[in-house]
Amino acid sequence: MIAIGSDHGGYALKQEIMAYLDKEGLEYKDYGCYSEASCDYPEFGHAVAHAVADGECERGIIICGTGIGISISANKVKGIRAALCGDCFSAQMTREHNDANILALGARVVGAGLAVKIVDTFLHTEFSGDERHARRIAKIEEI
Ligand SMILES: O=C(CO)[C@H](O)[C@H](O)[C@H](O)COP(=O)(O)O
Repeated sequence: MIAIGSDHGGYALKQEIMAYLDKEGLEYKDYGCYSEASCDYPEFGHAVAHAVADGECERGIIICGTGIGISISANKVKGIRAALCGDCFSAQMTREHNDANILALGARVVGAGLAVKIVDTFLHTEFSGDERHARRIAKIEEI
């Protein structure tokens, strides 16, 4: 199960991402927002982060205008490694090296076509499991 959430700035892109998830037959839960009415990104970053940290969902996708505010919010939750990605290489690396559990996107930064490819890369790339990466992630967890 994938947790997905956005503020108003990410609402339209979230609809495109959910259409992609539907097409791929991937299950998700939408943690809001539910319209383009102005709202506050920390609420939705927090809701998705908790769903992942608590084990309700394996991965998360969060979207705001830039992806910055919502990723800052999600990364406040213990156990969350939310990565803001604007390209497929970063999405691949953050899975292989950082074992990122949440992908953040900026709807005012990337178009829907690229965003879907970034999501696809993030969801289909596994953590490498290399000792050096595991050691560094463990150091993040200690902070
Ligand atoms: O947190 C952000 C900036 O890093 C997001 O882009 C928000 O979506 C943005 O701040 C919302 O701005 P708005 O003027 O209230 O639409």
